[in-house]
Amino acid sequence: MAVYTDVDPDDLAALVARYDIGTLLSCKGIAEGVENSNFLLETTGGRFILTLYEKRVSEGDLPFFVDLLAHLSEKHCPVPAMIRDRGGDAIQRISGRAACIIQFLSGISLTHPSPAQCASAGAALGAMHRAVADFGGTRANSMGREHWREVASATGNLDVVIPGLQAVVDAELDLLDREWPSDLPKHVIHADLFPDNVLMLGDRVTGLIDFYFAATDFRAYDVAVTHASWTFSDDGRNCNLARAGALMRGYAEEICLTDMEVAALPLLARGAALRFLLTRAHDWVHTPADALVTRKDPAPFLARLRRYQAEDAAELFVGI
Ligand SMILES: Nc1ncnc2c1ncn2[C@@H]1O[C@H](COP(=O)(O)OP(=O)(O)OP(=O)(O)O)[C@@H](O)[C@H]1O
Ligand SMILES: N[C@@H](CCO)C(=O)O
Repeated sequence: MAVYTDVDPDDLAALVARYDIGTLLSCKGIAEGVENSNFLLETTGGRFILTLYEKRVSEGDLPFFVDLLAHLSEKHCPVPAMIRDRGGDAIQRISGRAACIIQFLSGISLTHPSPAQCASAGAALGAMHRAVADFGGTRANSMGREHWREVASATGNLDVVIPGLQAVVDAELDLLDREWPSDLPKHVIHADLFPDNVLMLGDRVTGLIDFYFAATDFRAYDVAVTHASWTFSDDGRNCNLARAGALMRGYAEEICLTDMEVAALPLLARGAALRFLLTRAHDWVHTPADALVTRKDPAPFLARLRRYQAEDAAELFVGI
């Protein structure tokens, strides 16, 4: 359960009183997620999400996220609004953390999406990419390739997490330094569009959430992150070609990737697998013992990395 920081009931009631969202009825910690502390608020005005920003979100970036969500909402992407208080402020402080009250969206996050649901997720990602085309904000990718060595070093000896992991990561970091592309189309991307960050009802996407890694980077890297998180078996060993093909087809309904982007997808997916392998390994070692959080297993992302390293990896990105 991702609650790193508790909220005092009186402070919370005072925070809610700044808004036109009714009076507080209840507040419950939310089980999912690993990055931030999230609570479901019920007020006489309805349901809301309260997010307290933790380790990987800097307060200075919050105005960028507020603007990005407002832009995407104007373009009819199904993203939650960060609600403003009566004074017009969306960014607050509580329990020593920056915090926002966010619109609650209906829908369910899937654990085992069908091909049709993968196609919808791919199309929603593509529609989001079209919608950001005229967004003026930029943000350097704090979890982008240039930062993966820091995450690896901050973890300590990776062999403690998985025997033999240090050598695999060192070799992969060297290869990605040499071969990472420099001139693919770039704009603001989500960068973490896992199934738990997409809300769905049936095959319909009702919400894209958790934009706190959104940053300016290759749009094809966003496709690679989404591919890595939507199309594999739980242990990361097998890519489901029906899901993968549907995801790529859904995306292609909105965006036609260039030949250079398509050719780069296996390498970008190696990067995506490494990014989540590293952050999960880091958190495996460094999550505070008293935090109410279920750590995520790094091993399935090592398995994905191995699959993307295979010579036939390009076949995993063919739309059907
Ligand atoms: N706007 C929303 N509407 C409905 N539910 C939401 C909303 N925002 C968050 N949630 C719920 O809270 C959970 C955790 O939110 P979120 O994914 O933002 O947390 P996180 O700690 O940043 O997670 P992650 O580990 O994916 O980075 C989601 O899986 C979802 O169940
Ligand atoms: N979506 C990520 C957490 C955000 O870094 C994961 O599942 O590892």
